[in-house]
Amino acid sequence: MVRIRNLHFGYSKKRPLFQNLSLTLERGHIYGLLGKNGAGKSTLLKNIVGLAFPDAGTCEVLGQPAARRLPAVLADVFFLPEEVYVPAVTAAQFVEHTAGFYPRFDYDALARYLSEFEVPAQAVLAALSFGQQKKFMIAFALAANTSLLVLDEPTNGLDIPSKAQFRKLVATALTDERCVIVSTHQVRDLESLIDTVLVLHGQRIVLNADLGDLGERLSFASVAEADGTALYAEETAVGAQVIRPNRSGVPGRIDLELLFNALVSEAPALAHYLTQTQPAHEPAL
Ligand SMILES: Nc1ncnc2c1ncn2[C@@H]1O[C@H](COP(=O)(O)OP(=O)(O)OP(=O)(O)O)[C@@H](O)[C@H]1O
Repeated sequence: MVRIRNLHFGYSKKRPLFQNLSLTLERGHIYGLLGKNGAGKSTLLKNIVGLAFPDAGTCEVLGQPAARRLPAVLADVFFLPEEVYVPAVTAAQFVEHTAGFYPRFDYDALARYLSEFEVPAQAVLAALSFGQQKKFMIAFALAANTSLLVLDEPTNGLDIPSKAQFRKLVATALTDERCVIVSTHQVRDLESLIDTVLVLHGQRIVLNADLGDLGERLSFASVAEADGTALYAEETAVGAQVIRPNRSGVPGRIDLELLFNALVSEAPALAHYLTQTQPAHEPAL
């Protein structure tokens, strides 16, 4: 679906954002793209949808270079940017003018999503609140039914119930044929939604891992005091949160926030452990 090899990209030559970045994304998965502010999440997504062009290396979507923006590829890719723009037309008019670009657009699904999000279908879009505009565009993006759906910080601007609805709708819209990428710097928003976590840090993807695999390899716990078994520890007011090798044989739940903090602080013990135990398709830490 998405195949990036040795991507180099920078807005200026002096400050490269990506160096030798490689990444493969497949159908049937919901990927969570995590990175600190300014790590380049939006820029990576723009390379994937052909709105930014590699300085070197390749970025292919559906077997074609993304930068060529072939109509057949664009009809099968939907990109929802962080800042949504909606014109001063009603939802029905917007759908009438835009849905035709997406051959598999699902009108019934759109009606269901709008009803779930409680977006008034007759209102002029530009007159809706920012959160309502965002919900309309998320519903439209899901209904477009494209093979690749790229959502940049979709939960920004959503209230707490809407974030839960968002997770439910994305989960129900996933099929074996679709690939969904969701970026965020609010790690908790993606818990119980994504099946694969991507971490962008230091100009490359430092983790591309199935959450189930990670749950088999790592365990997360709150303890009174971290000991030598911890691959990473974070002190709290009442003790410490630790990541340890999972020796129980029972897959545990992943604390995405703690894992993310560990990866971006480049915890050497965790990096070493994951490098030793991770499947061959994942990038080295
Ligand atoms: N059009 C542009 N021209 C020049 N620099 C840019 C442009 N867009 C982004 N940048 C810079 O590239 C870097 C990465 O920006 P990007 O928006 O991709 O990061 P991000 O990980 O999505 O951040 P955030 O979590 O804050 O949204 C930042 O330093 C930003 O200032």
